[in-house]
Amino acid sequence: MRISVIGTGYVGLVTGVSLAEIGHHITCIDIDEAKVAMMASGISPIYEPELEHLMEKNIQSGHLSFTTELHFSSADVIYIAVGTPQLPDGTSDLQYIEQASQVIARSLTKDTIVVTKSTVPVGTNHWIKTLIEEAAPEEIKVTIVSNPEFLREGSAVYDTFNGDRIVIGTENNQGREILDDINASFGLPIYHTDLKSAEMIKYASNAFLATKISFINEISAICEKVGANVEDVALGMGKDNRIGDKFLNAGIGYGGSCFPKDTNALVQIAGNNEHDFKLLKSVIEVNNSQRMKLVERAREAVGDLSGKRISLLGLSFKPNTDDMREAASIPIAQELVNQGADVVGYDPIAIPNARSFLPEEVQFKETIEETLRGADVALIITEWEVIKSIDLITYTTLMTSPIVIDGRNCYSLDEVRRHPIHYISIGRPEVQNRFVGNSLNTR
Ligand SMILES: NC(=O)C1=CN([C@@H]2O[C@H](COP(=O)(O)OP(=O)(O)OC[C@H]3O[C@@H](n4cnc5c(N)ncnc54)[C@H](O)[C@@H]3O)[C@@H](O)[C@H]2O)C=CC1
Ligand SMILES: O=C(O)[C@H]1O[C@H](OP(=O)(O)OP(=O)(O)OC[C@H]2O[C@@H](n3ccc(=O)[nH]c3=O)[C@H](O)[C@@H]2O)[C@H](O)[C@@H](O)[C@@H]1O
Repeated sequence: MRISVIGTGYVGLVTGVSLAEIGHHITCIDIDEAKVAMMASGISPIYEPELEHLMEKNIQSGHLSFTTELHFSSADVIYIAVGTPQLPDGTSDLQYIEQASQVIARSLTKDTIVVTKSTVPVGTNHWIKTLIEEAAPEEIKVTIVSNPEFLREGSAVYDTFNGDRIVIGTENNQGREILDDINASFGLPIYHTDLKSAEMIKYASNAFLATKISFINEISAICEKVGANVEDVALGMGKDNRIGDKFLNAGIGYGGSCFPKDTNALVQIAGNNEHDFKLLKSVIEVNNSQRMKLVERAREAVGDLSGKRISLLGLSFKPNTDDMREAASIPIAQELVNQGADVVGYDPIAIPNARSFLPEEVQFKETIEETLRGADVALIITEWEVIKSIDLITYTTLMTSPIVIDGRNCYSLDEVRRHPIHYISIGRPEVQNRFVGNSLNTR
């Protein structure tokens, strides 16, 4: 099938490349000329495992091309994958959706299927259809399909080929049959529903996952007070199939381009429909305060942070991505700078993006060793494999005082107890070891 994909961010590019890989002919369209030129030469503008390899392969086989030209006359199906960022009041900014709908309308020459991949408030697909049909030539009919995306950054290609379900919300059988055909080669379970339910499934799924994270973070706070270990608690809870063991990692809260934005949007959607979504408001509130925990712990450990050298290990909102949107490192670095600390940041991939997100006072280092040398406190922000595998001896040899505050519970407490280190993690007992004579003294 000939498919055009409008918007080549994390979702549009991965969708385009994956659809090309299963045999469709894909034209990816973006208004960002520099990005399009880069992609046309086989270079991915985002860091995403497997993506560049599949891009090159499908460009060479003639299944994948990139353009800034907003013409769709040869497309059987058009996917919309533009951004829907949040406005200051928490609602979704639909200006890119509106622009994409207008350009589609202007260039349609035949009946077409328009598929919305972007996350959009309930009712938006009906609005898109109306926008296009009102501006397109009168005889042209548009079939609209809601096909929300569930991929995770950092494993986007894997998720596309191994997802738990594909959700297809339609208004008629034609849309349903064509989308079934397009997706058949993925071999994944397909769940059919109506347009509004599909839109709601996306928000409800992200809100539920965010709720799991804030729930376990609340449990972790109680564990710290009563002396329990949140990891053991999560494992024990997860043994119950009704609860499941996924998304129960306590830490510094959720970040990224979607959970914060989509939880806020769902609170707004509920409010617009006279429903006060109290539970989700609390989930958001818990998450906002969770991010500051590492700074509070650093203050408790060393007192005034002014003039203290603090290392940030990991800057992206999660491992295996260079995405800095809503990363916990941003408010943490800002607060540390406000308190007068010297902040040094390291990330294996995200430093180029981090430069425009973090305060200008932050210094960036290319290696873990340079980041830790002379530091008073190290904060583990992102659990990159290269950070999880730092030998604990490295902290004790390079830092002025080996105080490690681990926002991602990267180390086992048994291992930590074997080193002269002050180790503070989330929802687990603190370990404060030091050498007395030749033996290790644990508190
Ligand atoms: N990032 C993620 O992991 C996921 C995102 N989503 C949703 O997918 C949508 C897209 O998200 P991302 O890919 O992260 O966005 P993004 O911000 O990375 O990319 C959006 C792209 O659309 C382009 N664009 C904007 N207006 C355009 C227009 N009129 N014509 C052509 N191109 C245009 C921009 O230049 C940009 O390249 C959002 O609604 C998001 O909530 C859903 C699931 C996962
Ligand atoms: O709508 C979206 O954009 C996407 O949002 C999330 O994907 P993503 O944001 O890429 O990453 P996740 O792996 O879900 O992590 C989100 C945040 O939650 C945090 N997290 C995750 C899991 C956990 O147990 N604890 C926890 O703190 C991560 O560190 C990260 O900051 C969802 O997992 C995807 O299904 C969805 O498509």
